[in-house]
Amino acid sequence: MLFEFEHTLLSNLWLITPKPFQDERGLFFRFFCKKEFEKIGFSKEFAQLNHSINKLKGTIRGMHYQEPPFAETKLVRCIKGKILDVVVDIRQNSPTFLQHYAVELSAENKRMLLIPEGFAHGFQTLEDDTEILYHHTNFYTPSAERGLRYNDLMLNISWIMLPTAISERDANFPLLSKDFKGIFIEN
Ligand SMILES: Cc1cn([C@H]2C[C@H](O)[C@@H](COP(=O)(O)OP(=O)(O)O[C@H]3O[C@@H](C)C(=O)[C@@H](O)[C@H]3O)O2)c(=O)[nH]c1=O
Repeated sequence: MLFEFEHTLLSNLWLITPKPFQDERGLFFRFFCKKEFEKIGFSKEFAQLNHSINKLKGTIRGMHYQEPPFAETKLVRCIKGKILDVVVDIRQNSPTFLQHYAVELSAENKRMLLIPEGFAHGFQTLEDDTEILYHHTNFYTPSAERGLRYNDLMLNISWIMLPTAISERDANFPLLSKDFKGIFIEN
């Protein structure tokens, strides 16, 4: 096995650790492999690969998602520094609706999160100069972009520290209302 696939408590959310090959030059490992990922039922194509650079420890970005038909799966990996990566299940009728999952991803532990459609995603950097790569299965579509407030009490996310940097938009996403039903994702 070139990857270790761990299914989390939220359905279709996978924590993935590549198995590195090591020699005197250093390491080699795969970020993605279509054949290997098909073993866990992932067979979509990626449409975009994005790179995020964050100067300050404590930076928060999130919690973002795109509405159908632009919902997307994301494969997230930290390539420099360390983050607390957080996702919230907003799939309509999901048994784990509004539950979240948080995990430390770092350049050192090489872990990745495969986040299915129907999740909001965000992270907090735990070191200065932290960089993240994302694969996305859909194109960035600003008209379909939505967000949850990172500190919404209904989400109850334990961030490591108060944000040291956050965008105006992320700090002001509306709080969830009681009749938020999530988004409908076809299986
Ligand atoms: C996400 C994105 C942004 N942009 C532009 C829009 C804007 O001018 C600038 C910065 O965008 P944002 O402020 O949305 O960047 P950012 O807050 O880093 O957005 C990212 O946050 C994390 C948590 C995610 O999960 C990602 O999918 C993405 O939503 O880059 C693109 O051109 N393509 C893209 O795919």
